[in-house]
Amino acid sequence: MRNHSHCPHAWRNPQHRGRMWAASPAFRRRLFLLRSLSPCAAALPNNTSSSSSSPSTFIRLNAMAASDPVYEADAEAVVRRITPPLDRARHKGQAGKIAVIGGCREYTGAPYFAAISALKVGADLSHVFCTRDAATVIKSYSPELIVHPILEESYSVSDGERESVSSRILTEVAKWMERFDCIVVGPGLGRDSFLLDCVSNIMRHARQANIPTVVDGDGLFLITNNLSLVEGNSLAILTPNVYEYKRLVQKVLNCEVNEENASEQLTALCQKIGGITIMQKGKADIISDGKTVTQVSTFGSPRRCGGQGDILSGSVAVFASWARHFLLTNEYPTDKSVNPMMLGCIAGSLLLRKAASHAFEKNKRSTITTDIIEFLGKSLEDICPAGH
Ligand SMILES: NC(=O)C1=CN([C@@H]2O[C@H](COP(=O)(O)OP(=O)(O)OC[C@H]3O[C@@H](n4cnc5c(N)ncnc54)[C@H](O)[C@@H]3O)[C@@H](O)[C@H]2O)[C@@H](O)CC1
Ligand SMILES: Nc1ncnc2c1ncn2[C@@H]1O[C@H](COP(=O)(O)OP(=O)(O)OP(=O)(O)O)[C@@H](O)[C@H]1O
Ligand SMILES: [Mg+2]
Repeated sequence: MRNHSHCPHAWRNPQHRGRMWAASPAFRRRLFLLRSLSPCAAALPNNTSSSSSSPSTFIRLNAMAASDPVYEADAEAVVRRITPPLDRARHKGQAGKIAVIGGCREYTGAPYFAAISALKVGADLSHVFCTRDAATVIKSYSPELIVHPILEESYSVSDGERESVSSRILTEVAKWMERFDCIVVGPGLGRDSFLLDCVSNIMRHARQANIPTVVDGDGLFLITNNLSLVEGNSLAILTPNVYEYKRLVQKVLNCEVNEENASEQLTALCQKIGGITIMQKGKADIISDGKTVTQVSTFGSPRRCGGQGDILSGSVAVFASWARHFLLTNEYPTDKSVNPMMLGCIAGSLLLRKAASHAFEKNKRSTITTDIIEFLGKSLEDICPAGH
């Protein structure tokens, strides 16, 4: 019998659905969980996964971390499952509308990398909300991005103007907010105190509107000093690098990073903040929502050029919104045990790593972030062909 999991969009194809989804809804949910996230899967015999698309089991124990076991997610299965088909009946916007809040005098690359990656992964529209200084520069990198030059730094606003400027900025972003499927807060945002106050208001607004929010770069600096911005928000994803993670652990857990018990500490961090998903970036990307821990350790590239985290945040934003949509429209509406934010992290991590690997193969030591972005399309195509 043909193995339907090789068909990238089998879950959308009614012909395949009958056979693929022959079991009860409860069983299907469980199978989906086992395949993509749950540690318990390691204990199951291989034939439990009737339509396995990976060579052995979907989840395998990371032998390197046996004292604190972290289970590898079957990230390819997750990507295949949540990526929507390129249906001819769809209209612009249905594959996702993403906004990046970032870009200031110093940094224009980071918001560009995040926003263009969102488009290259498959979102239909990608916006950037940045300072006036950054806007023209970002627009000049690409005509594809919709750039809003609305943020202000302290140097451009007098003390007397602050309140009115702050409320104008919020009104401007709020006009757009409901249209976004996910926002990314932080790439190249800078650390100006007035600007961060305005962005705090934007984050509160996004939360009220139930918009998933990826927090990265200087957004992590902001929330580390103001945890209430994300506390209890199940639609928040934090993507700290090694230094950002260290600051978060020191602030929240009041201790140092413990590499021996990485997954335990990450779980504790998620639980302490409450409700959120964290992807701790590094040699392996470890992902937790305080209930489950998994990792993606597919080898990417030995080059550590700046900007790879920005690609990741833009990609995670797209996959998280696809995962959310997938769960809402495919018989999982009340199943709280599958966390779309975690699925988004798993998929984004794998895709970045695959693209980095292709870029390194081609460019070796000269590999830069732009080279990696060029391989996002091929990397997704290899896992999940677009068809015709
Ligand atoms: N082309 C661009 O415009 C880029 C801009 N970026 C932005 O730059 C801003 C700052 O991000 P960074 O990742 O540089 O963050 P940090 O400003 O925290 O770190 C800067 C660098 O300082 C060093 N460092 C920081 N904390 C340290 C510690 N405790 N011990 C030892 N060394 C430490 C590390 O080398 C680190 O990469 C963010 O907004 C980010 O999005 C980056 O995304 C990279 C690319
Ligand atoms: N030591 C490593 N080995 C393999 N991959 C790594 C390693 N460190 C990071 N990565 C990969 O690079 C991605 C970006 O992580 P990194 O720590 O460089 O983020 P960052 O510092 O926020 O990047 P940026 O420069 O964009 O701000 C991670 O998702 C991970 O997949
Ligand atoms: Mg970063």
